[in-house]
Amino acid sequence: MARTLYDKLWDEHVVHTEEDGTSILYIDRHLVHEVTSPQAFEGLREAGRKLWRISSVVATADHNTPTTHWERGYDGIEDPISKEQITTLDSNIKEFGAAAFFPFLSKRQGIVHVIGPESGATLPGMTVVCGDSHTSTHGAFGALAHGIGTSEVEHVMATQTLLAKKAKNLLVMVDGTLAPGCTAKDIVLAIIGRIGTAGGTGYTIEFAGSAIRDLSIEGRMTVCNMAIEAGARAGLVAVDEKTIAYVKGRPLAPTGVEWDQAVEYWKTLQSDPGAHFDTVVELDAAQIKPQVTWGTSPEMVLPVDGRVPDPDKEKDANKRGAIERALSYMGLEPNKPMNDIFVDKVFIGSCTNSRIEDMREAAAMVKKLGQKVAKNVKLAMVVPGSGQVKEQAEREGLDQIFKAAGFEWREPGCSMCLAMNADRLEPGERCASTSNRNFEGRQGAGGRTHLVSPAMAAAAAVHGHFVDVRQFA
Ligand SMILES: CC(C)[C@H](C(=O)O)[C@@H](O)C(=O)O
Ligand code: SF4
Repeated sequence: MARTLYDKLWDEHVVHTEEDGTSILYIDRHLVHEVTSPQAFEGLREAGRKLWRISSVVATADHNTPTTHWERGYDGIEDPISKEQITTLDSNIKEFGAAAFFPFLSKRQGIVHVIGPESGATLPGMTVVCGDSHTSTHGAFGALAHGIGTSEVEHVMATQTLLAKKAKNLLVMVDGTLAPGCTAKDIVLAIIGRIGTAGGTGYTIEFAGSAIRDLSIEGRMTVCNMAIEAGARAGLVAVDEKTIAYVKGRPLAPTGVEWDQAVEYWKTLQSDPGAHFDTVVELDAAQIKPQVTWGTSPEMVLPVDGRVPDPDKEKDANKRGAIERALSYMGLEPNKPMNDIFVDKVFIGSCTNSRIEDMREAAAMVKKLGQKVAKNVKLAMVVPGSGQVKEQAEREGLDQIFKAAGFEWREPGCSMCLAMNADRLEPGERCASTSNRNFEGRQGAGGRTHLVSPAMAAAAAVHGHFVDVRQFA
């Protein structure tokens, strides 16, 4: 029978299925960060257990790490809770072990979803879990990647398995060619704008079509990263030559005969022709414009040439109420052109958009505009996703472009994606952000987040307000 990519990955890893569909899935890769692992390690310790398979664990500290003053070492972590989470991870890994650990201050530290693929810890065909919702990112490699909760983290540590029920198959087909200036971020925001934040609930989404195939692996990661914001627990892209080329030579990737065998298998990781999808959604890439969110959910998104919605034009009372609440929180007037929204801060980073291509995209825009950060922008910061990305960007001189224009060039980490470290918005501040969530308070209590692509964020920094980057492409 013809199977989808998801069906294949599921079948390959399912160990046992109960009558009600509850299944036990074998887990190949367990990515660990400091926020969701302390209680899990504690649970193991209390039960006198070890890690079932140490070689499956790859760990890093990212959410709580500061992005300035690394020369001060651990003393530079001002918040005591952040410091404790980071040092607890250090001691847990020392006690329990790991295949690889990239601790705070190490050259290869970074956001878990950046360092996984970068180190070759994420490989096609794997089941990948992490106590983090954006684990869906790794589906870009044709891997079945789920975000899990802390109790599940402990379960995986102790048994190398996860209890799960099979989801339905959703195919999101994006065909056609993107307009110059439009990117993977615009694709995924447009998808969420179309299907909503619950559109993928109960599904695993496979992203396919010529526009997805045309994306780089990094772009595919950006798309899969936000599958969770569309309600799906996992997003997938089929394996192709680009996937295999990306993985080749990475530190944890197989070599020699094992490499050849792996590639043989990876080449089978596509949906079969005629495989059944429960739902299919189609988008024309040529119609996608640069996207900007205006509200407090990623589905509250519009093209940059649009206007802020007018609740009076909404007939559905629930939707009208949601628009009114969002506009009041966001401090926006109905019908205001998106282009006229001025920002106080700009954040280029996060596991959605902090890889080398994102850095290049933002730097290219800054260079093209040839001006400094606008006066009304109090802070424009660029936060590479990992130490490796930072080094590479510096080798290419991207940091110089940013600094010369007045951007701050920071150390890697989650940074202002969420207010768990020193980087945050003050109440009422408005931010153009390349991250993935714009919920109330996400970047700091009272902060107002507009999600955009790296090019759009860079252009907003220079102009002081949103501008349509297609005019500069
Ligand atoms: C802290 C962590 C558990 C959380 C997640 O699960 O995604 C964070 O990474 C986020 O983006 O909100
Ligand atoms: S960068 Fe943001 S979305 Fe990604 S793992 Fe960190 S906090 Fe979560």
